[in-house]
Amino acid sequence: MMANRYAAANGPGSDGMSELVALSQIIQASLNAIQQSLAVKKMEFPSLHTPLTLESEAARMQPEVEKECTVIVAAAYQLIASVRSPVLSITNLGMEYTLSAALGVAITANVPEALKEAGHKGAHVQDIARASNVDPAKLGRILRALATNHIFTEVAPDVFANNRLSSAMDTGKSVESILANPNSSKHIGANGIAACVGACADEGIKAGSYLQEAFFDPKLAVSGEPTETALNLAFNTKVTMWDWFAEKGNEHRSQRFNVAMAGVKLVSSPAAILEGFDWKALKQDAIVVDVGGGIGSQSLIIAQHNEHLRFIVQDREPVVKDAVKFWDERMPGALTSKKVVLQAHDFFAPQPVQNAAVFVLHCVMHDWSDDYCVQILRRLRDAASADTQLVIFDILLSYACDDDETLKAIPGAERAVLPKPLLPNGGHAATSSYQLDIMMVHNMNGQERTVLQMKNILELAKWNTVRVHQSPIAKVICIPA
Ligand SMILES: C[S@@+](CC[C@H](N)C(=O)[O-])C[C@H]1O[C@@H](n2cnc3c(N)ncnc32)[C@H](O)[C@@H]1O
Repeated sequence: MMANRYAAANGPGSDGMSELVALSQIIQASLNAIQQSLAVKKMEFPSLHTPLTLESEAARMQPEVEKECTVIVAAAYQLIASVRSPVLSITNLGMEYTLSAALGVAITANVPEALKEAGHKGAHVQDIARASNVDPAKLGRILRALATNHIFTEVAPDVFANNRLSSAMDTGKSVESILANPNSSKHIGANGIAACVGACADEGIKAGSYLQEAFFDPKLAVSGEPTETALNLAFNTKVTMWDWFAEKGNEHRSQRFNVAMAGVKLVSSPAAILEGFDWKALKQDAIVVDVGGGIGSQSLIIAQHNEHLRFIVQDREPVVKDAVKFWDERMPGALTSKKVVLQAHDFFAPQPVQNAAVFVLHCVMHDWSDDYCVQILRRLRDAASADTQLVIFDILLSYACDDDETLKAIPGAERAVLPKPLLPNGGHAATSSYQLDIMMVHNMNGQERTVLQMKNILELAKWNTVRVHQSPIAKVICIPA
Protein backbone atom coordinates (compact mmCIF):
# COMPACT_ATOMS: atom_id res chain seq x y z
CA MET A 1 0.00 0.00 0.00
CA MET A 2 1.16 3.53 -0.77
CA ALA A 3 2.71 5.32 2.22
CA ASN A 4 0.43 8.10 3.36
CA ARG A 5 2.63 11.13 3.98
CA TYR A 6 -0.34 13.07 5.27
CA ALA A 7 -1.15 10.54 8.01
CA ALA A 8 2.52 10.31 8.99
CA ALA A 9 2.78 14.06 9.52
CA ASN A 10 -0.53 14.42 11.31
CA GLY A 11 -0.98 11.14 13.12
CA PRO A 12 -0.95 10.33 16.84
CA GLY A 13 1.80 12.16 18.68
CA SER A 14 1.70 15.30 16.54
CA ASP A 15 1.53 18.39 18.76
CA GLY A 16 -1.88 20.08 19.08
CA MET A 17 -0.57 23.56 19.89
CA SER A 18 1.90 23.71 17.01
CA GLU A 19 -0.94 22.71 14.68
CA LEU A 20 -3.10 25.59 15.97
CA VAL A 21 -0.25 28.00 15.31
CA ALA A 22 0.35 26.56 11.85
CA LEU A 23 -3.34 26.90 11.00
CA SER A 24 -3.54 30.51 12.15
CA GLN A 25 -0.38 31.33 10.15
CA ILE A 26 -1.91 29.78 7.04
CA ILE A 27 -5.00 31.95 7.52
CA GLN A 28 -2.88 35.08 8.00
CA ALA A 29 -0.77 34.35 4.92
CA SER A 30 -3.88 33.85 2.78
CA LEU A 31 -5.46 37.05 4.10
CA ASN A 32 -2.29 38.97 3.22
CA ALA A 33 -2.31 37.50 -0.28
CA ILE A 34 -5.95 38.52 -0.79
CA GLN A 35 -5.31 42.03 0.51
CA GLN A 36 -2.35 42.53 -1.81
CA SER A 37 -4.14 41.17 -4.84
CA LEU A 38 -7.24 43.32 -4.31
CA ALA A 39 -5.16 46.42 -3.61
CA VAL A 40 -3.46 46.03 -6.99
CA LYS A 41 -6.81 45.54 -8.70
CA LYS A 42 -8.46 48.33 -6.67
CA MET A 43 -11.25 45.98 -5.66
CA GLU A 44 -13.04 45.64 -2.33
CA PHE A 45 -13.80 42.43 -0.54
CA PRO A 46 -17.56 42.17 0.05
CA SER A 47 -18.83 42.56 3.62
CA LEU A 48 -21.00 39.94 5.31
CA HIS A 49 -23.41 42.74 6.18
CA THR A 50 -24.17 43.93 2.63
CA PRO A 51 -26.78 42.21 0.44
CA LEU A 52 -25.55 39.89 -2.26
CA THR A 53 -25.35 40.95 -5.88
CA LEU A 54 -23.36 39.03 -8.44
CA GLU A 55 -21.40 42.18 -9.33
CA SER A 56 -20.35 42.67 -5.71
CA GLU A 57 -18.93 39.14 -5.69
CA ALA A 58 -16.40 40.15 -8.34
CA ALA A 59 -13.51 40.37 -5.87
CA ARG A 60 -14.14 36.94 -4.38
CA MET A 61 -14.48 35.48 -7.89
CA GLN A 62 -10.93 36.52 -8.87
CA PRO A 63 -9.20 33.13 -9.33
CA GLU A 64 -6.32 33.91 -6.94
CA VAL A 65 -8.76 35.24 -4.31
CA GLU A 66 -11.05 32.22 -4.72
CA LYS A 67 -8.03 29.98 -4.14
CA GLU A 68 -6.96 31.78 -0.96
CA CYS A 69 -10.57 31.82 0.33
CA THR A 70 -10.62 28.03 -0.05
CA VAL A 71 -7.48 27.77 2.06
CA ILE A 72 -8.93 30.08 4.73
CA VAL A 73 -12.19 28.10 4.96
CA ALA A 74 -10.30 24.80 5.22
CA ALA A 75 -7.92 26.17 7.87
CA ALA A 76 -10.57 28.04 9.88
CA TYR A 77 -12.78 24.98 10.09
CA GLN A 78 -9.86 22.78 11.08
CA LEU A 79 -8.99 25.39 13.70
CA ILE A 80 -12.56 25.22 15.05
CA ALA A 81 -12.47 21.41 15.06
CA SER A 82 -9.18 21.59 16.99
CA VAL A 83 -10.08 24.20 19.61
CA ARG A 84 -13.73 23.39 20.32
CA SER A 85 -14.73 20.69 22.76
CA PRO A 86 -15.07 17.47 20.76
CA VAL A 87 -18.34 16.72 22.55
CA LEU A 88 -19.74 20.09 21.54
CA SER A 89 -18.48 19.75 17.97
CA ILE A 90 -19.99 16.36 17.41
CA THR A 91 -23.33 17.15 19.06
CA ASN A 92 -23.56 20.39 17.07
CA LEU A 93 -23.05 18.40 13.91
CA GLY A 94 -25.72 15.93 14.97
CA MET A 95 -28.14 18.85 15.26
CA GLU A 96 -27.11 20.51 12.00
CA TYR A 97 -30.33 19.30 10.36
CA THR A 98 -32.16 21.94 12.44
CA LEU A 99 -30.48 24.69 10.45
CA SER A 100 -31.49 23.06 7.21
CA ALA A 101 -35.07 22.83 8.51
CA ALA A 102 -34.94 26.48 9.61
CA LEU A 103 -33.74 27.57 6.16
CA GLY A 104 -36.69 25.72 4.64
CA VAL A 105 -39.11 27.67 6.84
CA ALA A 106 -37.44 31.01 6.10
CA ILE A 107 -37.65 30.42 2.35
CA THR A 108 -41.25 29.18 2.39
CA ALA A 109 -42.26 32.10 4.63
CA ASN A 110 -40.73 34.51 2.05
CA VAL A 111 -38.52 36.08 4.72
CA PRO A 112 -35.62 37.08 2.42
CA GLU A 113 -38.07 38.89 0.14
CA ALA A 114 -39.88 40.58 3.06
CA LEU A 115 -36.56 41.78 4.48
CA LYS A 116 -35.36 43.07 1.12
CA GLU A 117 -38.43 45.31 1.17
CA ALA A 118 -37.68 46.37 4.76
CA GLY A 119 -34.14 47.52 3.90
CA HIS A 120 -31.14 47.66 6.22
CA LYS A 121 -33.17 48.74 9.28
CA GLY A 122 -35.01 45.44 9.10
CA ALA A 123 -38.51 44.52 10.21
CA HIS A 124 -40.10 43.27 13.41
CA VAL A 125 -40.88 39.58 13.39
CA GLN A 126 -44.60 40.42 13.80
CA ASP A 127 -44.49 42.16 10.42
CA ILE A 128 -42.31 39.52 8.79
CA ALA A 129 -44.70 36.80 9.92
CA ARG A 130 -47.69 38.69 8.50
CA ALA A 131 -46.18 38.33 5.01
CA SER A 132 -46.76 34.60 5.17
CA ASN A 133 -49.27 34.10 7.95
CA VAL A 134 -47.01 32.09 10.25
CA ASP A 135 -46.66 32.24 14.03
CA PRO A 136 -44.40 35.25 14.85
CA ALA A 137 -43.00 33.78 18.05
CA LYS A 138 -41.90 30.57 16.33
CA LEU A 139 -40.60 32.44 13.30
CA GLY A 140 -38.51 34.65 15.60
CA ARG A 141 -36.80 31.56 17.02
CA ILE A 142 -36.08 30.27 13.52
CA LEU A 143 -34.55 33.58 12.45
CA ARG A 144 -32.51 33.90 15.65
CA ALA A 145 -31.00 30.44 15.19
CA LEU A 146 -30.08 31.39 11.64
CA ALA A 147 -28.77 34.86 12.65
CA THR A 148 -26.54 33.11 15.18
CA ASN A 149 -25.06 31.29 12.20
CA HIS A 150 -24.59 34.52 10.19
CA ILE A 151 -27.74 34.04 8.09
CA PHE A 152 -29.86 37.22 8.68
CA THR A 153 -28.92 39.85 11.28
CA GLU A 154 -30.89 40.53 14.44
CA VAL A 155 -30.51 44.32 14.45
CA ALA A 156 -32.59 44.80 17.63
CA PRO A 157 -34.57 42.34 19.75
CA ASP A 158 -36.98 40.55 17.38
CA VAL A 159 -36.05 42.87 14.50
CA PHE A 160 -34.28 41.14 11.62
CA ALA A 161 -32.58 42.37 8.46
CA ASN A 162 -31.06 40.59 5.50
CA ASN A 163 -27.32 40.13 5.40
CA ARG A 164 -25.21 38.72 2.58
CA LEU A 165 -26.06 35.08 3.21
CA SER A 166 -29.79 35.54 3.72
CA SER A 167 -30.12 37.84 0.71
CA ALA A 168 -28.70 35.01 -1.40
CA MET A 169 -32.08 33.32 -0.85
CA ASP A 170 -34.07 36.28 -2.22
CA THR A 171 -35.86 35.22 -5.41
CA GLY A 172 -35.94 38.86 -6.50
CA LYS A 173 -39.74 38.91 -6.37
CA SER A 174 -41.99 41.04 -4.17
CA VAL A 175 -43.92 39.40 -1.33
CA GLU A 176 -47.09 40.80 -2.89
CA SER A 177 -46.46 39.11 -6.25
CA ILE A 178 -45.55 35.80 -4.57
CA LEU A 179 -48.71 35.81 -2.47
CA ALA A 180 -50.82 36.83 -5.49
CA ASN A 181 -49.66 33.72 -7.41
CA PRO A 182 -50.05 30.84 -4.95
CA ASN A 183 -50.17 28.24 -7.74
CA SER A 184 -46.96 29.31 -9.44
CA SER A 185 -43.57 28.44 -7.93
CA LYS A 186 -41.84 31.61 -6.73
CA HIS A 187 -38.60 30.07 -7.97
CA ILE A 188 -39.49 30.28 -11.66
CA GLY A 189 -37.46 33.08 -13.20
CA ALA A 190 -35.24 33.40 -10.09
CA ASN A 191 -31.51 32.63 -9.97
CA GLY A 192 -32.04 29.22 -8.35
CA ILE A 193 -30.18 29.66 -5.06
CA ALA A 194 -33.33 29.63 -2.90
CA ALA A 195 -34.63 26.75 -5.03
CA CYS A 196 -31.48 24.77 -4.35
CA VAL A 197 -31.56 25.42 -0.59
CA GLY A 198 -35.32 24.83 -0.52
CA ALA A 199 -34.99 21.43 -2.20
CA CYS A 200 -32.26 20.39 0.27
CA ALA A 201 -34.41 21.54 3.19
CA ASP A 202 -37.45 19.64 1.93
CA GLU A 203 -37.05 16.37 0.01
CA GLY A 204 -33.32 16.42 0.84
CA ILE A 205 -33.53 16.20 4.64
CA LYS A 206 -36.65 14.04 4.51
CA ALA A 207 -34.92 11.43 2.32
CA GLY A 208 -31.65 11.78 4.23
CA SER A 209 -33.35 10.97 7.50
CA TYR A 210 -34.11 7.47 6.12
CA LEU A 211 -30.52 6.74 5.13
CA GLN A 212 -29.93 4.50 8.15
CA GLU A 213 -33.02 2.42 7.36
CA ALA A 214 -31.84 2.07 3.75
CA PHE A 215 -28.32 1.08 4.84
CA PHE A 216 -29.56 -1.72 7.09
CA ASP A 217 -32.41 -3.01 4.97
CA PRO A 218 -31.21 -6.36 3.54
CA LYS A 219 -32.41 -5.52 0.02
CA LEU A 220 -31.82 -1.76 -0.17
CA ALA A 221 -28.40 -1.93 1.47
CA VAL A 222 -26.70 -3.38 -1.62
CA SER A 223 -29.03 -2.02 -4.29
CA GLY A 224 -28.03 0.30 -7.14
CA GLU A 225 -31.64 0.69 -8.25
CA PRO A 226 -33.05 4.23 -8.32
CA THR A 227 -36.32 2.87 -6.93
CA GLU A 228 -34.75 1.29 -3.83
CA THR A 229 -33.49 4.31 -1.92
CA ALA A 230 -33.95 6.25 1.28
CA LEU A 231 -36.15 8.65 -0.70
CA ASN A 232 -38.42 5.73 -1.62
CA LEU A 233 -38.73 4.87 2.07
CA ALA A 234 -39.24 8.47 3.17
CA PHE A 235 -42.01 9.22 0.70
CA ASN A 236 -43.42 5.69 0.55
CA THR A 237 -43.10 5.59 -3.22
CA LYS A 238 -41.96 2.85 -5.61
CA VAL A 239 -40.86 5.08 -8.48
CA THR A 240 -37.63 6.98 -9.24
CA MET A 241 -37.20 10.51 -7.95
CA TRP A 242 -37.82 11.78 -11.51
CA ASP A 243 -41.14 9.93 -11.84
CA TRP A 244 -42.07 10.99 -8.32
CA PHE A 245 -41.39 14.62 -9.31
CA ALA A 246 -43.83 14.13 -12.21
CA GLU A 247 -46.66 12.96 -9.92
CA LYS A 248 -49.64 15.17 -9.18
CA GLY A 249 -48.99 17.28 -6.09
CA ASN A 250 -45.24 17.46 -6.73
CA GLU A 251 -45.33 20.12 -9.44
CA HIS A 252 -43.79 22.67 -7.06
CA ARG A 253 -40.91 20.28 -6.29
CA SER A 254 -40.28 19.52 -9.94
CA GLN A 255 -40.25 23.19 -10.93
CA ARG A 256 -38.05 24.04 -7.96
CA PHE A 257 -35.56 21.31 -8.85
CA ASN A 258 -35.26 22.49 -12.45
CA VAL A 259 -34.56 26.06 -11.32
CA ALA A 260 -32.20 24.79 -8.60
CA MET A 261 -29.94 23.29 -11.25
CA ALA A 262 -29.32 26.83 -12.53
CA GLY A 263 -28.52 27.98 -8.98
CA VAL A 264 -25.86 25.29 -8.58
CA LYS A 265 -23.60 26.96 -11.14
CA LEU A 266 -23.50 30.17 -9.08
CA VAL A 267 -21.28 28.56 -6.46
CA SER A 268 -18.27 29.49 -8.57
CA SER A 269 -17.50 31.98 -11.29
CA PRO A 270 -20.19 31.84 -14.02
CA ALA A 271 -17.42 31.52 -16.62
CA ALA A 272 -16.13 28.28 -15.04
CA ILE A 273 -18.25 26.18 -17.37
CA LEU A 274 -16.35 27.63 -20.34
CA GLU A 275 -12.92 26.67 -19.04
CA GLY A 276 -11.08 23.44 -19.79
CA PHE A 277 -12.74 22.71 -23.13
CA ASP A 278 -12.16 24.71 -26.31
CA TRP A 279 -15.73 25.50 -27.40
CA LYS A 280 -14.39 28.14 -29.81
CA ALA A 281 -12.44 25.47 -31.70
CA LEU A 282 -15.64 23.70 -32.75
CA LYS A 283 -16.71 24.30 -36.37
CA GLN A 284 -19.45 26.73 -37.45
CA ASP A 285 -22.89 25.19 -36.72
CA ALA A 286 -21.38 22.27 -34.83
CA ILE A 287 -24.10 20.55 -32.80
CA VAL A 288 -23.77 20.32 -29.03
CA VAL A 289 -26.25 17.86 -27.53
CA ASP A 290 -26.92 18.55 -23.85
CA VAL A 291 -28.16 15.14 -22.72
CA GLY A 292 -30.33 15.25 -19.59
CA GLY A 293 -29.78 19.00 -19.97
CA GLY A 294 -32.63 20.07 -17.68
CA ILE A 295 -34.07 23.40 -18.81
CA GLY A 296 -30.71 24.10 -20.47
CA SER A 297 -29.17 26.46 -17.93
CA GLN A 298 -25.64 25.20 -18.67
CA SER A 299 -26.12 25.23 -22.45
CA LEU A 300 -27.32 28.81 -22.15
CA ILE A 301 -23.94 30.00 -20.86
CA ILE A 302 -22.03 28.12 -23.55
CA ALA A 303 -24.45 29.48 -26.19
CA GLN A 304 -24.09 33.07 -24.95
CA HIS A 305 -20.32 32.87 -25.46
CA ASN A 306 -20.30 30.80 -28.67
CA GLU A 307 -22.61 32.19 -31.33
CA HIS A 308 -21.26 29.75 -33.92
CA LEU A 309 -22.69 26.65 -32.15
CA ARG A 310 -26.11 24.99 -32.27
CA PHE A 311 -27.65 23.23 -29.30
CA ILE A 312 -30.07 20.38 -28.75
CA VAL A 313 -31.19 20.22 -25.13
CA GLN A 314 -32.71 16.84 -24.30
CA ASP A 315 -34.64 15.93 -21.18
CA ARG A 316 -37.86 14.34 -19.98
CA GLU A 317 -41.10 15.71 -21.43
CA PRO A 318 -42.21 17.80 -18.38
CA VAL A 319 -38.79 19.43 -18.10
CA VAL A 320 -38.73 20.33 -21.78
CA LYS A 321 -42.06 22.13 -21.27
CA ASP A 322 -40.55 24.20 -18.44
CA ALA A 323 -37.54 24.95 -20.63
CA VAL A 324 -39.47 26.88 -23.29
CA LYS A 325 -40.17 29.87 -21.02
CA PHE A 326 -36.57 29.81 -19.76
CA TRP A 327 -35.11 30.15 -23.28
CA ASP A 328 -37.73 32.64 -24.48
CA GLU A 329 -36.80 34.91 -21.56
CA ARG A 330 -33.02 34.46 -21.62
CA MET A 331 -32.29 34.16 -25.35
CA PRO A 332 -35.29 35.45 -27.32
CA GLY A 333 -35.50 34.02 -30.83
CA ALA A 334 -33.12 31.11 -30.18
CA LEU A 335 -35.93 28.54 -30.32
CA THR A 336 -37.63 29.96 -33.42
CA SER A 337 -34.33 30.23 -35.33
CA LYS A 338 -33.54 26.64 -34.26
CA LYS A 339 -30.19 27.70 -32.85
CA VAL A 340 -31.53 25.88 -29.80
CA VAL A 341 -33.81 22.87 -30.07
CA LEU A 342 -35.57 21.41 -27.03
CA GLN A 343 -36.15 17.70 -27.40
CA ALA A 344 -37.99 15.20 -25.19
CA HIS A 345 -35.71 12.18 -25.08
CA ASP A 346 -35.13 9.30 -22.67
CA PHE A 347 -31.37 8.84 -22.43
CA PHE A 348 -31.77 5.09 -21.95
CA ALA A 349 -33.32 4.90 -25.46
CA PRO A 350 -31.30 5.05 -28.71
CA GLN A 351 -29.85 8.52 -29.21
CA PRO A 352 -31.63 10.24 -32.16
CA VAL A 353 -28.83 12.76 -32.89
CA GLN A 354 -26.17 10.99 -34.97
CA ASN A 355 -24.12 14.03 -36.07
CA ALA A 356 -23.18 15.58 -32.73
CA ALA A 357 -19.84 17.34 -32.40
CA VAL A 358 -20.14 17.15 -28.62
CA PHE A 359 -22.34 15.25 -26.22
CA VAL A 360 -22.57 17.02 -22.85
CA LEU A 361 -23.58 15.24 -19.66
CA HIS A 362 -23.78 17.91 -16.96
CA CYS A 363 -24.44 16.55 -13.46
CA VAL A 364 -26.13 13.48 -14.93
CA MET A 365 -23.70 10.65 -14.16
CA HIS A 366 -23.88 11.43 -10.44
CA ASP A 367 -27.60 10.61 -10.39
CA TRP A 368 -27.03 6.97 -11.34
CA SER A 369 -25.26 3.86 -10.13
CA ASP A 370 -22.54 2.42 -12.38
CA ASP A 371 -24.71 0.00 -14.39
CA TYR A 372 -27.13 2.76 -15.33
CA CYS A 373 -24.30 5.18 -16.21
CA VAL A 374 -22.82 2.58 -18.55
CA GLN A 375 -26.21 2.21 -20.29
CA ILE A 376 -26.47 6.00 -20.81
CA LEU A 377 -22.88 6.20 -22.06
CA ARG A 378 -23.35 3.26 -24.47
CA ARG A 379 -26.31 5.01 -26.10
CA LEU A 380 -24.08 8.02 -26.76
CA ARG A 381 -21.22 5.83 -27.95
CA ASP A 382 -23.54 4.10 -30.45
CA ALA A 383 -24.54 7.50 -31.89
CA ALA A 384 -21.02 8.96 -31.91
CA SER A 385 -18.93 9.47 -35.03
CA ALA A 386 -15.15 9.13 -34.91
CA ASP A 387 -14.94 12.92 -34.28
CA THR A 388 -17.59 13.20 -31.59
CA GLN A 389 -16.34 14.30 -28.20
CA LEU A 390 -18.05 13.63 -24.90
CA VAL A 391 -17.72 16.20 -22.11
CA ILE A 392 -18.81 15.03 -18.68
CA PHE A 393 -19.32 17.73 -16.09
CA ASP A 394 -19.48 16.33 -12.59
CA ILE A 395 -17.92 16.68 -9.20
CA LEU A 396 -14.78 14.58 -8.95
CA LEU A 397 -14.10 13.40 -5.43
CA SER A 398 -10.66 12.99 -3.92
CA TYR A 399 -9.66 10.88 -0.98
CA ALA A 400 -9.23 12.76 2.29
CA CYS A 401 -5.61 11.56 2.26
CA ASP A 402 -2.87 11.55 -0.38
CA ASP A 403 -4.00 10.76 -3.94
CA ASP A 404 -3.52 7.51 -5.72
CA GLU A 405 -0.26 7.70 -7.75
CA THR A 406 -1.98 6.32 -10.87
CA LEU A 407 -3.78 9.65 -11.34
CA LYS A 408 -0.52 11.06 -12.74
CA ALA A 409 -1.16 9.09 -15.94
CA ILE A 410 -4.32 11.08 -16.75
CA PRO A 411 -3.59 14.63 -17.97
CA GLY A 412 -5.14 17.21 -15.66
CA ALA A 413 -6.40 14.65 -13.13
CA GLU A 414 -4.08 15.57 -10.30
CA ARG A 415 -5.66 18.06 -7.91
CA ALA A 416 -4.02 21.07 -6.27
CA VAL A 417 -3.12 19.89 -2.76
CA LEU A 418 -3.51 22.29 0.17
CA PRO A 419 -0.56 22.96 2.50
CA LYS A 420 -0.11 20.77 5.58
CA PRO A 421 -1.66 20.38 8.09
CA LEU A 422 -4.78 21.00 5.97
CA LEU A 423 -6.56 17.99 4.53
CA PRO A 424 -5.27 17.39 0.98
CA ASN A 425 -8.82 17.42 -0.45
CA GLY A 426 -9.64 20.84 0.99
CA GLY A 427 -11.46 19.62 4.08
CA HIS A 428 -14.43 21.77 4.93
CA ALA A 429 -13.85 23.94 1.86
CA ALA A 430 -14.78 20.88 -0.21
CA THR A 431 -17.52 19.56 2.04
CA SER A 432 -20.40 20.30 -0.33
CA SER A 433 -19.00 17.74 -2.81
CA TYR A 434 -19.15 15.04 -0.18
CA GLN A 435 -22.57 16.20 1.00
CA LEU A 436 -23.81 15.92 -2.57
CA ASP A 437 -22.38 12.41 -2.74
CA ILE A 438 -24.53 11.44 0.26
CA MET A 439 -27.52 13.20 -1.27
CA MET A 440 -27.05 11.22 -4.49
CA VAL A 441 -27.13 7.92 -2.63
CA HIS A 442 -30.22 8.75 -0.58
CA ASN A 443 -32.16 10.15 -3.55
CA MET A 444 -31.21 7.84 -6.42
CA ASN A 445 -28.51 5.35 -5.40
CA GLY A 446 -26.28 7.63 -7.47
CA GLN A 447 -22.82 8.80 -6.49
CA GLU A 448 -20.15 11.40 -7.02
CA ARG A 449 -17.06 9.61 -8.33
CA THR A 450 -13.31 9.76 -8.18
CA VAL A 451 -11.44 10.24 -11.46
CA LEU A 452 -10.64 6.54 -11.60
CA GLN A 453 -14.22 5.48 -10.88
CA MET A 454 -15.38 7.75 -13.70
CA LYS A 455 -12.69 6.44 -16.06
CA ASN A 456 -13.74 2.86 -15.34
CA ILE A 457 -17.40 3.33 -16.26
CA LEU A 458 -16.34 5.25 -19.38
CA GLU A 459 -14.12 2.36 -20.45
CA LEU A 460 -16.97 -0.10 -20.00
CA ALA A 461 -18.97 1.99 -22.50
CA LYS A 462 -15.99 2.24 -24.90
CA TRP A 463 -15.08 5.88 -24.26
CA ASN A 464 -11.44 6.88 -23.72
CA THR A 465 -10.68 9.55 -21.13
CA VAL A 466 -8.41 12.06 -22.85
CA ARG A 467 -8.01 14.59 -20.09
CA VAL A 468 -9.56 16.09 -16.99
CA HIS A 469 -10.07 19.72 -16.05
CA GLN A 470 -10.28 20.09 -12.28
CA SER A 471 -12.67 22.74 -10.94
CA PRO A 472 -15.60 22.63 -8.47
CA ILE A 473 -17.62 20.96 -11.21
CA ALA A 474 -14.87 19.17 -13.13
CA LYS A 475 -14.80 18.23 -16.81
CA VAL A 476 -13.83 14.83 -18.15
CA ILE A 477 -13.13 14.99 -21.88
CA CYS A 478 -13.54 11.75 -23.80
CA ILE A 479 -13.36 10.39 -27.34
CA PRO A 480 -14.67 7.11 -28.75
CA ALA A 481 -12.34 4.18 -27.98
C1 LIG B 1 -29.21 16.65 -11.99
S1 LIG B 1 -30.19 17.12 -13.31
C2 LIG B 1 -29.04 17.92 -14.38
C3 LIG B 1 -29.70 18.85 -15.35
C4 LIG B 1 -28.73 19.63 -16.23
N1 LIG B 1 -27.83 18.79 -16.94
C5 LIG B 1 -27.97 20.62 -15.41
O1 LIG B 1 -26.84 20.38 -14.99
O2 LIG B 1 -28.54 21.70 -15.14
C6 LIG B 1 -30.45 15.59 -14.13
C7 LIG B 1 -31.43 15.70 -15.28
O3 LIG B 1 -31.60 14.38 -15.84
C8 LIG B 1 -32.94 14.33 -16.32
N2 LIG B 1 -33.33 12.91 -16.50
C9 LIG B 1 -33.59 11.99 -15.57
N3 LIG B 1 -33.91 10.82 -16.14
C10 LIG B 1 -33.85 11.03 -17.47
C11 LIG B 1 -34.06 10.17 -18.59
N4 LIG B 1 -34.38 8.91 -18.46
N5 LIG B 1 -33.88 10.71 -19.83
C12 LIG B 1 -33.55 12.02 -19.97
N6 LIG B 1 -33.32 12.87 -18.95
C13 LIG B 1 -33.48 12.36 -17.71
C14 LIG B 1 -33.72 15.02 -15.21
O4 LIG B 1 -34.99 15.42 -15.65
C15 LIG B 1 -32.80 16.18 -14.88
O5 LIG B 1 -33.13 17.33 -15.63
